[in-house]
Order: sequence, then C-alpha cells, then structure tokens
Amino acid sequence: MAQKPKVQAALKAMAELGINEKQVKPVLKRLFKLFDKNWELIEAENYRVLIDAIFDEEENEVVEEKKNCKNYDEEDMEEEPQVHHEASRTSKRLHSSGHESSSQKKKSTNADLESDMEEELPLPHQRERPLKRLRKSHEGQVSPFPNSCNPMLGDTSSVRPKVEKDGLLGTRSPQQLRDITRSPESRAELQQPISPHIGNKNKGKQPVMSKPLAPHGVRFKELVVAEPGIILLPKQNVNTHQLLKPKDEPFTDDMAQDEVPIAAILPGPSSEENPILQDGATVEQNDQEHVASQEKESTTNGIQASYNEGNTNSELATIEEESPSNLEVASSPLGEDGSISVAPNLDALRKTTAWDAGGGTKELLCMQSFSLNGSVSIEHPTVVTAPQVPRLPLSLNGFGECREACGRTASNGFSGVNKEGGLEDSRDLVVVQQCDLTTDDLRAYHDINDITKGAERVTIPWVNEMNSECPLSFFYISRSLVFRDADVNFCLSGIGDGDCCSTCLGDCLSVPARCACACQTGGEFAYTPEGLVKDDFLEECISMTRNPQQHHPLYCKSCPLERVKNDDCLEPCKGHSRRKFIKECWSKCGCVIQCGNRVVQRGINCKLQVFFTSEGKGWGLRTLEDLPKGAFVCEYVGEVLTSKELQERNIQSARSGKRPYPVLLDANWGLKAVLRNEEALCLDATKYGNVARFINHRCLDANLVEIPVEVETPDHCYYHIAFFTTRKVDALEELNWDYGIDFDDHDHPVKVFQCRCGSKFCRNMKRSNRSRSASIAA
Ligand SMILES: C[S@@+](CC[C@H](N)C(=O)[O-])C[C@H]1O[C@@H](n2cnc3c(N)ncnc32)[C@H](O)[C@@H]1O
Repeated sequence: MAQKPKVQAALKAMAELGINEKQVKPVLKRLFKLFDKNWELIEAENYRVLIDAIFDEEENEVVEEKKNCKNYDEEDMEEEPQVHHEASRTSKRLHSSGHESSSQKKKSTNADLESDMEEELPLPHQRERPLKRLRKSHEGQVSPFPNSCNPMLGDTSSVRPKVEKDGLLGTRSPQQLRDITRSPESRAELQQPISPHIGNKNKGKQPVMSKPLAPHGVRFKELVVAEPGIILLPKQNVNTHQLLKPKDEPFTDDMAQDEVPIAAILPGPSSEENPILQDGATVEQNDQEHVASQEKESTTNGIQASYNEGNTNSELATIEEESPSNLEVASSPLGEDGSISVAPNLDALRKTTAWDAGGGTKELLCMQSFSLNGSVSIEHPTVVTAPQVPRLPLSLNGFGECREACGRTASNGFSGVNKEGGLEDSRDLVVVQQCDLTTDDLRAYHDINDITKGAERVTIPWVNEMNSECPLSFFYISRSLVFRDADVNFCLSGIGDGDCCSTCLGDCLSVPARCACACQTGGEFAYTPEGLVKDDFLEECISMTRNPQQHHPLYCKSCPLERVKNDDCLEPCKGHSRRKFIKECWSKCGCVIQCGNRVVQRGINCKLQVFFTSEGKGWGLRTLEDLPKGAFVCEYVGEVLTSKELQERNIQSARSGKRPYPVLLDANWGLKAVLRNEEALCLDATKYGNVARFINHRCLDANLVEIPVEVETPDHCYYHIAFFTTRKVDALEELNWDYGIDFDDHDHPVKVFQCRCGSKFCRNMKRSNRSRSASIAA
C-alpha cells in the first residue's frame, strides 16, 4: 500500500536525520493517535514533536534494556536515573492526557498509518540509536561542563544542554542536524563507544562527557570535575613532577601506584602561609621552595612540628645561642654540674618527673631557616616558658643533614606526640632536668651500638667496663654548624682558580703534573695514595705542635681573644702556633669524588669506640683496629663560634661551673693585620659535636696530631681540624691529642684540669711538682 504523502514526508525528513523508518513509524503512529490525526502539530517546527518522541522512545528502550540486563556497568547505573527522569519529563510534556506505554502502540485508530506501520519492529537491542549519538554529538558542541549529576556542583541543570526542555534539536533545521550528523567530528564520535567506560575508575562519582579535544590533546570527555576549581584528568602514567596536587585531591583507591591523575587546579585562596606558632613565634623560611620540598609538617594536638629530612645542599648550618638566662642544653659529659640537659624521647623518660616537669619548665624552640646559598640556619633555640615538657631539635647531622625537628611547642608545651601518646620518632628529644635522668635513661639515650645515631659512615659503639655511668647527652653532628655570627661563606665564587683544580680529571694523586691544589701544599699533595698523610708533612705538623716556639708563633696586633674581654687595658697577644694546612680538592675541582686528595671530607672510616677510662679522665676514645702512622681518624666537629660568642659562653660556663670544649681556629691569626671578631672563630663541641669530643688530652707525645684542613673556604678563617695518627696506634689504644693547654694560664678558653695523661712530658705534672717544691720551700 502506498504511503500517504504526509507520512512519506515525515519519514523522509527523519531519514535525512539518519533515522530509519522502523524507528519512525511506531512513534509517528502514536503521535497520530495522540494528536487526533492533526498533522500540523506533528509537522510543526520541522517535526520537532516527532523527533523528541522518537528520542524519548529510544531512551525508554535503553532504560528497559538496562533493566533487563543484569550485567550493566556502574556508569549505566549512574546514568539511568537521569535519563529516565528526562524521558519522563518529555513524556509529560507530550502527553498532556496521560502517558501511553509502548504496549499500547499497536492500538491504532488510523488504518492507513497502521497498515503503513505494521511492519515487524526490530528488537530494541538490534536497533541503531542515531538520536542518542546525534544528541551526544550535538551536546559536545554546547557546553564542555554539563554536570548535572555532580553532587559537588549542586543543581547544574541550568548549564546542562536540555535537549527536550530547551528545544535544542528543534531549534535547528534538519539540514543543520544533517550537517552535524555528517560532519567528520560527528562521524568520528559515532564510531566511539556510546558510554565511555571510565565509570569503573570514577565509580560513578563524576560525570564524563564526550567532548571535543581539550588543550593538551585531552578530550573533554576525559575531564572529571572533582571539586569546584579542580578538574581531574583520567589516570595515566605521568611524570609526577608534572603533578599539581591539591591538598585534598580525591585520589581513588583503585589507582595503581604508578598511575596518578593530572589535576589542574584553578587559582584559589592560598590555604597555608608561614606557620605561626601558638606562642607567636614564626618559623623563618628564607628559601620557601627549598623548604616546601624538604620540610615535613605534622600537626598533633594542634602543634606543628617541622623537621627537615634528608639531605640538603647546604654546607653549614647556623645555630644561635640561647640568651644567658636560657637553660643549658647539654652539660659537661663529666657530669660536673646539675644543669638541664637534653635527652631523647624515650619511654623511660615519660615516666620520670621530666614529663611531669609541669609549670614553668623552660622550653627550647629552635628556628630553622635556609639561606639562599642553601646553608641551614638553626636560629635561636629560644627558651620559652610553658607548662609541660617540650621537644627539641635532635641531632644535627652535619652538612645538609639537619634532621632535627625544630620543636615548635604549643600552649600545652607538647609536640610530636602521636595519638596513642607515643612518640613519633625515637630520635626526638625532650628537655629534662639532668638530675632527673637516671642511668637507665642515659643508657637508652645513647645507642650503645652507635653513639653517632647513624650520622657517620661507620658505627661507633660505647662501652663502660668501669662502672654504670653512661655518656651524658649532646647533639651528635658529623659536620660543624655555624652558631650565629661566624663569618663563614661557602661561596663557589669565593674560590679562585688558584684555589681549585677545575681542569683536573680523575684522581689528582695519580697525575704527575702538579695541580693548583697540590701547589697549595708546596707542590706536593699531603696524602699518599693510601690516604695517609705523607711522613715528612706529618713530621713537620707534629713538630709545629710540639715545639711551637721553634716555628715562630704568630702574634696578633690586636688579638681577638683579648679584645673581647672588655678589659680596660688590652693585653698583648700571647701568640698562636704556626700551622701547616692540608688543601683538599672540593666541589670546584674537576677531579672525581674518589680523588685521593679528598680524605677528611669523606668522614670517619676507622673502627672506633667510646669507652670509660680507668685513669679518672672520664670518657675517652679508642681505636678497635691497628692504625698506621698518618691515618685520618676524625675531625673536631662543633658549633662555629666567633671569639665574642666564645667569650660569652665562657662567662656563662664560669657561672655554671661547666667546662666548655672549645678549640680555636687560630691558624691564621696574626697573619692578617686585624681580624674582625666574626672572622676569629672557634669550634665548641659542648652541646653539638662529634666523637672527637671524647678525645682526652695528652701532653706532648699524643698519638694524634691536629692538622688544619682547607676544604671549602680558602681564606683560612674557617677550616677543618683533622686528627691524624702521629705513629702506628695499636688496637684498643686510647686516642689522645695535646690540647695545647698552658696549665698556668687560667685565662685560656680551655679550662685547666688536673691532668692525668700519664705522659712523662706532662706539663701539669711539672707544674704540680713546681708547686710542691714551692710550698716545701716556703
Ligand atoms: C673534650 S673532653 C674529653 C672527654 C671527657 N673525658 C669526657 O668524659 O667527656 C675534655 C675533658 O676531659 C677531661 N680530660 C681530658 N683530658 C684529661 C686528662 N689528661 N686528665 C684529666 N682529665 C682530662 C677534662 O675534664 C676535660 O675538661
């Protein structure tokens, strides 16, 4: 039977949209019935009603299909309510007098149409769904962010392309629609799966839209709006350096570890500025980026603890001293005073009065900053008063190994304590009254297997075969740290061509030509290929130490030691021993790290042990292996102080009765016309030091000699003091060096003590004998 012209026209119009007769006829039949054979309504707006109805039909079929399908995926589950909802809305608009189900479609009152349309309909799943594709294709050109089901965005129906409500399709002519359908983009779109299967990854949380290409080749359909202002791209292997990761980035559980979403963060208010301590102190971070990448922030009980973990490129740290009124951080290892000391956060301590110190216990705050040249600055272990026991920065492990937490304490005076009341890091420290520390506490404080707490390449155990005493607490550092005012600059620009061998390659020691570094030590390197100081070089160093007067001591015009005394009359300089420097290759040299002219900078390499001496000298250091003559043992590490700062500490220690452990860096004093106080430096290992702080004094014939070693700074104001064996030393021999003490000089920074070195050359013994003779004579 020939079709009626109007039916033919409708079918043709739909065909032009890519909708085949089989889809059109049943819908048309229903509309014909619904509109009481009123073709005008059907034909209006280029068959808008028909198109919408076909679309609705298709959507309903999809819904039914899904209901029948037990295995449809999560995305479908998410999409279903929305589709259903929209279909029913359309249906309501169309069906002013009720909704007809598809089961009713065979009840037609129009015989012609009915006969035209009484063809076998394909099963729903066999049908194409051009309109859905068409709509998806079309939606893609409307808005990149239709997102009505994103709970984070609330009701976004206003931005969603509303095909039905806004008559989006209907506002376009069939030609326009045809253009859309036939455009290459649309065809490509049509070849894609209708439902992109990222639903499993998103778990249906975010809508996924099929869109034109977004910048960087990412399809908009792959964009996921996770939060306002944050768009997550699909998981893919990316370089994590490219990650811009918001604090609360909604990572999902199912992400593989090597798969991370790229998060594009739209500008928003910065949430975290410089942390402000509750007591009002701020943490200074000169190098924000550096700190940001290195610093860990943890907040517990409202307290922020900041600590730097891992290496930095810094070479020297600055430590500022507490004011004279501040409490002492560490006391003499001999335990000669009862000052407040620093102990680790140990279970043992928690039960002691240390934890109950309560009202008025002084807290130490340490501010850490990073200078532009990368050096770490531990500024001001400030003492504040707070009701409970604070924590302290723990051991400073030297150049760039500032691992200590800068204990920022809060009003409760407690930081870094985990939920269970446990301590987050066993290396963390608390301030306790030293007199409250039991032997057990101290035993627990110092790892008996390694007093360095891992700061050195080797482990250094401690042992006490004499009594039950333990070494007192101090901060173990493997490299010296500037306390505050010392003028120490590790500037590469400060190293001239004559101070480095930038043209060298490989191992300088194996090259016959004298490089610039060799020239610094008279054209010969100080070291043998075995890493020992050459004999003649060593002997000269020993001689200079033992017989300073024969080597023309240096006298300052204005000695910094005298200057800082603030006496009315400036006393003349008492003289400084002349020294021979070792010059090691360093960062500006072209040689390899394994170069034989780099010994001290590699750190301790022999087996050492801290032990309790039997002669009443307290703790000492010994070797556990035979050491050849000229072997490097360790360097003297401590806080780098100016002569003025040393003077201030001496005044303090005189009051407290504490013995400081300073060593002057005076090898160039007297060579320069007038040294500024900031250039006149010393090392103080009282609070911060390495294993060298346990080396006892021996008059004259010590088995170690200290040799100045230039590594980073050519100006010889700051340098390393390295200990080398003066002879072969047997295993278990105590190591000692001559402090250079004048036992008659009670003004000397190194406080005199009753010497028990046992040397036949003991100067103290001679003095004692002199005194005895004098008293006998009297
Ligand atoms: C740098 S510390 C050496 C380690 C110290 N023995 C200890 O127990 O920590 C210097 C102190 O050790 C003691 N000392 C060093 N050499 C000594 C000696 N020859 N005779 C007596 N006491 C000595 C003195 O108390 C001195 O102030």
